[in-house]
Amino acid sequence: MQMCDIGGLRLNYRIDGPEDGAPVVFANSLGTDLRLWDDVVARMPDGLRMLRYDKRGHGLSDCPPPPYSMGTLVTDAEKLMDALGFREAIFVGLSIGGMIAQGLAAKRMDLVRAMVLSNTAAKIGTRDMWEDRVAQIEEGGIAAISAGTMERWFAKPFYQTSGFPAWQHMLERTPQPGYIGCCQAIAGSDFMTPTSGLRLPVLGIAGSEDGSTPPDLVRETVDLVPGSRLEIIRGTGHLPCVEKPDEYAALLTEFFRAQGAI
Ligand SMILES: O=C(O)CC1=CCC(=O)O1
Repeated sequence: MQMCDIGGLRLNYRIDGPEDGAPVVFANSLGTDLRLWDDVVARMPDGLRMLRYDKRGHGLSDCPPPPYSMGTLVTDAEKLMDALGFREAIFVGLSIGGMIAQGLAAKRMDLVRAMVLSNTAAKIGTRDMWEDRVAQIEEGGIAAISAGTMERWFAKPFYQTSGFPAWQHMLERTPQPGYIGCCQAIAGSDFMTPTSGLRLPVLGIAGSEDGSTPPDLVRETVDLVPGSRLEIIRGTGHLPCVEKPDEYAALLTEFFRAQGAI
């Protein structure tokens, strides 16, 4: 783990792989930290320089008071990549991380040469839905949304695994201001128009049982970019990189190979 000061805000990040490896960036979802990618990074082939980070208000990164805007989250990723010398990367974004990917690709084509849009969409939920979620948290803390979130994150069989409690704990220990700030950023975001204008290789990944961004929603966004492709990982929810890391890493590896990154 290392900290990068991007101008008054410290972001926690980690880089795996050789300095001369092909650059890859992973951006995780609401209520998770960079450990979301542990099992996938461990399965990726040699020759990749893989950066992952905790977005503001999450993990070990600083947690300024909310609200946050999506533009700010995109700028954080941009500043981090500039500071660490990541250019022309393949950007893998899951959920809100996939929204950051879309915003960054539209803003800085020099930073993003291909994208994996995993369990995400140009627009996730409605403003009312996010306002309701924030109100629930303000009243009862993140614990108040924990059970419902687990139902969206995971397919039923995962509940029986020894790994399950740690993921629920990761959600519940997310700083409340950071979680709320990111809800507000998602509530105000719609990438339909900017994403339709993107021309770069895109792989979409969806989970068949995803209760937050079901496959048809992911498909609608992925289809905005000509030549893109969607893969559905059966028997997984919103976090297929956790539930089926072998399948997830195999999809990334195949896509990275097609881009000449490995
Ligand atoms: O909590 C959820 O519903 C899942 C989710 C939506 C956006 C995100 O990043 O995670």
